[in-house]
Amino acid sequence: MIQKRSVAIIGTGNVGVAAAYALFNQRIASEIILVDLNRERAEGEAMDLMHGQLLVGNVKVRAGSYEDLKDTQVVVVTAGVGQKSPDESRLELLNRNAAVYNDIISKLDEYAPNAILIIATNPVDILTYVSQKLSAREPQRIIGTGTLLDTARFRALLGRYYDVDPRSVHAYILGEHGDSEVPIWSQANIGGQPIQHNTVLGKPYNKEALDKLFEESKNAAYEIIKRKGFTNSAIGVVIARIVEGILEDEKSVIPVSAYWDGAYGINDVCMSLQSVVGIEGVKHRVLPDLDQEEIQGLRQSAEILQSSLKKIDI
Ligand SMILES: NC(=O)C1=CN([C@@H]2O[C@H](COP(=O)(O)OP(=O)(O)OC[C@H]3O[C@@H](n4cnc5c(N)ncnc54)[C@H](O)[C@@H]3O)[C@@H](O)[C@H]2O)C=CC1
Ligand SMILES: CC(=O)C(=O)O
Repeated sequence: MIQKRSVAIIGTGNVGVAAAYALFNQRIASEIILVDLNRERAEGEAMDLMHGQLLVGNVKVRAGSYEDLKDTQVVVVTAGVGQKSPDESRLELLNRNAAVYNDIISKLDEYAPNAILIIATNPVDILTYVSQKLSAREPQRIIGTGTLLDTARFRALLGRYYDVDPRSVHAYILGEHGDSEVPIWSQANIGGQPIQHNTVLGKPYNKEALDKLFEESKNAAYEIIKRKGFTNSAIGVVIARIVEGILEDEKSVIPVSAYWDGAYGINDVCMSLQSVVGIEGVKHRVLPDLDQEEIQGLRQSAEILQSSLKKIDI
């Protein structure tokens, strides 16, 4: 018998719905349960998606409550507030969203104790850490979406610059999903050819142009929020990709936020590093030879996140 692939989404606002749509459209889940404080909204979104079933296939979407989550393998948490303007940073959302998480994580421990949690609410690294502290499940089973979104933006821009498929660009952004994130230039390559100090696909190395691309990807959320008020489409596919890696037990290497236990001398924080993602969550992390500036950047990300963490009671 084919096993049911059940995914729940807590918070069916802009991000939750984009994630549901990506999961539905790509048929990554066979059942999607939408949970929101605003039950009517969750019901409306479920109805709307179900009307696409004829064209997508047999994926069941329904509104539900925590009591419905006992067979759910993955729970995605997108509940909480987002940045209301380009002047607000992700870290400024912390107090409001930490309070929301207190309630949600205890309910998930009660009703879905075996599910893997994917945290997307901002500030995502801090809420991943908070969730790991609040929950009884093993920390490796609580994963933040982290810098997969930033990495996707970075590769899209690099792909456009070099006029090559972004999937052939191998470049990561690590550390905080936020203003201190770190581009890993020392490892960045296209089809195996390092970007740093090389002419690649006819383009000579141009540090200034590449630094600008990184700044553009780092500031992408602010630019999108300035125009449409929120971001949701790309994070929707990012969430679907992580869910797929888990449900298929792919063991794909994905930059997600997970617990740091000594890598590059960094301890007791959650932020992104290339991680092996499968049915047990994040079991292993990859530790490439980074240069000193990159390691310093990661340490700075960790300090920023840790000092924000000190401001809340968990
Ligand atoms: N990790 C990432 O890369 C990204 C994260 N985000 C973050 O995702 C979060 C959600 O953003 P949006 O969807 O735009 O916000 P939204 O305001 O559209 O939706 C939030 C939803 O959460 C629900 N909610 C609030 N408290 C709840 C609770 N206790 N239980 C169940 N549902 C609850 C609300 O009713 C609402 O429907 C924000 O923190 C935003 O910053 C947004 C984009 C990318
Ligand atoms: C809002 C957010 O975190 C992003 O789009 O990167």
